[in-house]
Amino acid sequence: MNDYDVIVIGAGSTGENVADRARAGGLTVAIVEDELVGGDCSYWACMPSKALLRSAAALRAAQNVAGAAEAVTGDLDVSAVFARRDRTVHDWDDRGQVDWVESVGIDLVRGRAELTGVREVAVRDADGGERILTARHAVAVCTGSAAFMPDIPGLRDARPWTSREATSAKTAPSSLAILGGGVVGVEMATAYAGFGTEVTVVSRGSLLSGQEPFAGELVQKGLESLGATVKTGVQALSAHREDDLVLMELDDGSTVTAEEVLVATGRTPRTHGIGLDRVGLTDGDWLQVDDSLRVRGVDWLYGVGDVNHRALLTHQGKYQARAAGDVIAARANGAEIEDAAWGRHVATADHRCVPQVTFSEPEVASVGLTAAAAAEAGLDIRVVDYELGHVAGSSLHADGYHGRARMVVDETRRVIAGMTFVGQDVAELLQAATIAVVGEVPIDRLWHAVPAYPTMSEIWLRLLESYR
Ligand SMILES: Cc1cc2nc3c(=O)[nH]c(=O)nc-3n(C[C@H](O)[C@H](O)[C@H](O)COP(=O)(O)OP(=O)(O)OC[C@H]3O[C@@H](n4cnc5c(N)ncnc54)[C@H](O)[C@@H]3O)c2cc1C
Ligand SMILES: NC(=O)c1ccc[n+]([C@@H]2O[C@H](COP(=O)([O-])OP(=O)(O)OC[C@H]3O[C@@H](n4cnc5c(N)ncnc54)[C@H](O)[C@@H]3O)[C@@H](O)[C@H]2O)c1
Repeated sequence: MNDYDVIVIGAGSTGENVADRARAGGLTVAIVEDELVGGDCSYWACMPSKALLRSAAALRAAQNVAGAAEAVTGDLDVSAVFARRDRTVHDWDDRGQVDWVESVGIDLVRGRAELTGVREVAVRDADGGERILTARHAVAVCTGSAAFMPDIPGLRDARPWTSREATSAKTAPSSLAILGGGVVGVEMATAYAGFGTEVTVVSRGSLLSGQEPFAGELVQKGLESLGATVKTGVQALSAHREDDLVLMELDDGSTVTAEEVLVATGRTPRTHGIGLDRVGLTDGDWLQVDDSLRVRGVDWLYGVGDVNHRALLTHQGKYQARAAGDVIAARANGAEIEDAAWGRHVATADHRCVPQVTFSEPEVASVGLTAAAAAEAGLDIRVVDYELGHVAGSSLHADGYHGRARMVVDETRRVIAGMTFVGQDVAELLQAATIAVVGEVPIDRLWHAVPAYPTMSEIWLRLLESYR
């Protein structure tokens, strides 16, 4: 069969969910994948990176509690961590995800897809065979993003790691230079410093520059406490490999020398050579979409997940995918379209309600707008900060707990516009904040959401008391 209602290009976490929703809406669906079903998140991003981070975080957590600390006196078993990572990614075998695709009645087509015309896709397989697929209703491009490589003289020839090599390495190098102080940079610095690798982070700005400034400051201290060197406000001028070492020359006159260099300087869309130019778009661009994830100017084409550059996160891509799959089915079936803000067919939360956890040392969990972003958006805000370590639950959670929380209140509407927590194990505090931000829960009603004693969630009470 070559004629479907919907063709999904890319079977990452996003593409799988678009296909699932369109299929649940009664449509026939083909999904095309030229690597592993499950995509980056399962095999080269979220899952392996968190597997590399988790064991050392668990060990540090035990070391932070007297009584437990005395019981854990050994070092991290680094080879066991890599083995656990291998199990987490199923040894890069996608059989389980293929089984799921087949079980829900989606046709998997292996090969590289390219748009060849209106609702037409050519798929070339590894043996050079070609198959032409047509879609009656829609094509969804879910091809994700790849590591961006800055144009620094000598860098490419120095055979740098990208996040792929960092998450799939079989052993830890003795030294690692990391270019970029964003999320990938600080997470991989945390992981490899935990393995005993001599880590140097080179960041042209402060760490985690899109977050509240105190997040980057606390993470810098955390990385230094793990033995990493952090250089901020520094640019790389050139790089080259000499024997088994990479040398990176910096604009402060210094040179960083390491066994490997990881380039963690953001992402570029995987849209080269997928035929965008044949449908009136520009090859290699991020896809510009409306809130129903439909590509602007092409009414049968959708761009979902990283490829649309709205929020490069798995959970946000899957959220978009649920809206996109449902709206594709609704449009095909002539059903009512719910595309007003917060309707089921639009990804409204992408704009000002995106949650994210950075699994660094310490963790950073945030949702919504930072104080700076809210002020820039013209909101009348009030900022409330509180030391997380002063909450009874935190002091029990770990000895000497130190962290910080910030609540950004939209004073006009008296709702929370943004929330940031930085500290050990703050990840699970985030969903309550996301509900408050998305639900636009009035501050006065939040007062009645009483956190249990003695949990870290009492940070909510402290922030609200400070606000009052
Ligand atoms: C190191 C790292 C850690 C991360 N950790 C987290 C995290 O903890 N939490 C989080 O929310 N996000 C995390 N992210 C971001 C997350 O990985 C991405 O947002 C997510 O994977 C994007 O999903 P996607 O489906 O849009 O793209 P992808 O997962 O990249 O899927 C795209 C798929 O399309 C396929 N494809 C591409 N072109 C074609 C073609 N022409 N034909 C056929 N198939 C094609 C690819 O092979 C791929 O399988 C991390 C990213 C990195 C780099
Ligand atoms: N836990 C998570 O949720 C998680 C983990 C990893 C990655 N991600 C996602 O993956 C995406 C990619 O992460 P990332 O860290 O690569 O990107 P990023 O945008 O978070 O950080 C990139 C950093 O590189 C710097 N940079 C860019 N060009 C540079 C240059 N020429 N020289 C020096 N520095 C340069 C930027 O200033 C920035 O600090 C992010 O959007 C992130 O949301 C999420």
